[in-house]
Amino acid sequence: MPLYKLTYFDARGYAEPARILFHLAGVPFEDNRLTHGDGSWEKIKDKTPFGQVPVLSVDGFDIPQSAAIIRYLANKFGYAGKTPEEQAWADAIVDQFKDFMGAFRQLIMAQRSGKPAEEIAKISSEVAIPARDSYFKILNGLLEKSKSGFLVGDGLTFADIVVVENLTTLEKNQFFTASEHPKLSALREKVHAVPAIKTWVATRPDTQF
Ligand SMILES: N[C@@H](CCC(=O)N[C@@H](CS)C(=O)NCC(=O)O)C(=O)O
Repeated sequence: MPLYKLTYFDARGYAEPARILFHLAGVPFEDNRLTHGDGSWEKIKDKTPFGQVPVLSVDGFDIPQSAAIIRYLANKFGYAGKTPEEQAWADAIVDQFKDFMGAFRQLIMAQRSGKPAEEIAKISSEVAIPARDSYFKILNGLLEKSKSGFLVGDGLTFADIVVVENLTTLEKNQFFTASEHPKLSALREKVHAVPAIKTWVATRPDTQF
């Protein structure tokens, strides 16, 4: 079995779906968590392929970009979709998530850079909330049509994992209220009921992001 090392900050963020795929498949990996502000990131940044994390190292071969990492792992472990069409849909949902995060990150960045409260409120109401609402509308539409309760086909794919983990982070930051979104909440319950995921979710570090 290859030696896997996943490097990211001490957060769920862009790395958590990969961690979940490892736990789901029962495949050991090194969960290498960097601490913000202690210089550990600055020391390795220039050695990473694109100057960002997550990076998955497979026997020393580095793979950047979270979507590429999870697609790679999902293909290896059997969670990428059962047909090329299902795989295309799983990719499409992850791409939709990335579009949403592109808009949502404007809010996170405004908060982190200490912008005035009115400016943050404006980005929230004009950018982040509309992006979240149209993203949720798409997800709800897919779940309405789903016979399995999963987003793609009749089984769990990495798209479900990406969506569900992001819900947890949105919830922790007051952007998702489970009782207002029964279909999305049911998806999260379904994914978190998978035994290997349930155990990891119950014991993983409880971070804000
Ligand atoms: N599109 C990238 C985004 C990765 C990203 O934004 N990484 C941030 C942490 S969440 C990072 O490496 N920040 C440190 C830096 O850019 O110096 C992905 O999905 O992997």
